[in-house]
Parts: sequence; C-alpha cells; structure tokens
Amino acid sequence: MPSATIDHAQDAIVGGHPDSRPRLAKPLTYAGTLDSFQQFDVTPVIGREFSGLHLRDLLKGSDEQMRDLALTISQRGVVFLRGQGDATPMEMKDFMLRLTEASGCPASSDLHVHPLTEEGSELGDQVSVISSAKQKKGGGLTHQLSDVSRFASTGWHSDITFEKVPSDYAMLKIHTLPPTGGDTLWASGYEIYDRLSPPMKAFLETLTATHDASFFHDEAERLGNPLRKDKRGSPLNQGGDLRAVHPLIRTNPVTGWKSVYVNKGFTKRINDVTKDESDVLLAYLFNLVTQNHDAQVRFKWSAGDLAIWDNRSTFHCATYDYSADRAGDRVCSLGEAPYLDLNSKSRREALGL
Ligand SMILES: O=C(O)CCC(=O)C(=O)O
Ligand SMILES: [Fe+2]
Repeated sequence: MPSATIDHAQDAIVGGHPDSRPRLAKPLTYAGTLDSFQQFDVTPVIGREFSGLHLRDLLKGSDEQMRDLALTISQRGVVFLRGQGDATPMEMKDFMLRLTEASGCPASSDLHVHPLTEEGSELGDQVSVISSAKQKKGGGLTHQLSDVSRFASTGWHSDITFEKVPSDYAMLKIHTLPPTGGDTLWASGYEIYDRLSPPMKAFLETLTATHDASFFHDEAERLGNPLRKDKRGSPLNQGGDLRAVHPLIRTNPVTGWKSVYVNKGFTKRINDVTKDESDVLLAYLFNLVTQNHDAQVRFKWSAGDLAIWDNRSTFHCATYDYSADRAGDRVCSLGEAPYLDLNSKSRREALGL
C-alpha cells in the first residue's frame, strides 16, 4: 500500500484528506459551563470523574455546554459519568452525534458501523455490543483462539484506527458486571509524546505508520457474518481494505496538542524505515504505554457507569480477570482524517508543565 513520507518543508499541516478536515479553525476554549458540577481529576495526567452530570440533561443542554464537555474529554483523555443506568442506546447515539458535531467533526463523518457488526442487529448498526459471551467465542484483539501473547497488556488499542477516517470519541456504558474484575484502563497519548526526547519527537514527526485489521476478514468468516463493506460512517471508510496510513504523531484539533498515534492492536508497520527499525520503534512506543502506569488511569465500573474518551489521544485496554457475565454498549463517532500540524504544541508545553 502507498506510504507517504512527511515533507516538513512543504507545509505545516501534514497528512489528512481534503474530504475529511476538521471544521475548527482553532482549538476550543473552555466557557465554564461545567464548573457547577462535582468533579475531580482521577490522576494528574488522565481522567476526570463527574457526579450529578446526566446524559439526558446534557442532551437537553446548550451547544456551549456540549463544546465544554468535548474539550474536557479531549484534554483529560477520558471522562467518567457514574450512575447513567437509565440512558438508552438511542440516547447514547443522539449524544455522540451532538458531541462530535459540537467539536467540529467534518460534515462527512457520522457514527461508525463496525466491520463485524451484523446487518439488522438488534440495537442498530451503530451500537456495538461489548460482552463476555462474545469474548468467549474468541477472536478480537486478544486473539484468544491463536497462539499469541497472553499478557494482559496485549489488548491495548485505540478504536478502529484501521479506518481512513478513524474515531474522535467513543462512549461505553457497562450495564452488567461480575462481582469484581472487568476494570478498563486508559493511557494518555499526549503524555507518551511528552516522554520522548526532542530529537526522537522530531524524528517520529517525519513518519507515517500502517494500521491494519485484515484479521477481521478471518474473524467475519469464522463468525459467519459477512464483513460490512458498505459505508462505515464516512464515504472514505468503504470496502474490504481494512488498512490505513496515518501520521505517527497527530494533532488533536480540539486541544491543539500532539499525541503519539500508534497502538498495539492495529499498528503493524512504520513506513519508510526497515522492518527491523519499525519493529524496534513500535515495541519501544508500545512499552511506553504499557510500562508507565503513571500515564494510565484504571476505572472500576459499577453497573450503569459510562465512560467517554478521545480515541485520537488515548489508548485503552479491557481486563479479562472474571468469569461471570459482563456486558455493555459502545457508540463510536468519526472525526477527521488524522493530520499533524507541525506548529501545534505538546500538552506539557501548552500547560506550562
Ligand atoms: O470492555 C472494555 O472494558 C473495553 C472495550 C473496548 O475496547 C471498547 O469499548 O472500545
Ligand atoms: Fe476499544
């Protein structure tokens, strides 16, 4: 597949696609509409938990409030809303459309339809059911049926980065839980970028990587449902080629901050370097995510809790340490085709840390 070396001399914006540009002229600024809600930062680097903030009220609220929430999610990486047991999958979809719209997604971006979603599925094409019953059938990112690593950290990923237009935000609500276990972890891509030395940052900014989910073809065959080749939320996400080339460092248009954009789940190759160089660099970058628990947050769910995260600047990993049922619903919106603005800043730089 074609790989595009980034030419620094050409332009400050590299990557992206003319049909999938963010509609924000500059990063969002916070208007203060969430200040009255109880909230705390779960770690210094990532995560904010709110209480008393309800999806249904947010849906009735102003666009300004929706923008403030989008900015908070994008800055903190992931936001947790406890006690959303009454939120329906339809409300989750409506909410995600409002959120992605408020944060300036391209007009061509809609909610994602996962390539493995069965046509005519109960909750509609745009809701993915996350369940331990499904997981027991094997497959997925942890490839339980094949002879691969059994490290719990094998599952670290960002959602659907194999799409030409991947996700900006995702929402997961867990409604069924084992008595203990089943926590989810998130890690900050901004912080991983900030852990690199200046020469390494500069080098990685010249590179692109190939993200590949071709293994979903085998999966579709094994599960007996045809792979979804129709439009998966963007005219650029169609057909059976589940591969995409993205800049290795991307700018989040909502915050204006740079993030490392390779993940253990889908990124197979750094382009234009040798395979050995690619393997070493990818292993190093994945290790930065899995070995630095001070760049991570671990969330212990109660039934009805909901998480919303920014897939452009975070990674996440489920924990399979339970045997009782665990299930929930996930909705994923599409943002812009990833790009790097060479003039954008790192999170620590922007916050003066
Ligand atoms: O089940 C979980 O904890 C996370 C599942 C996941 O990767 C997702 O919802 O995108
Ligand atoms: Fe995921």
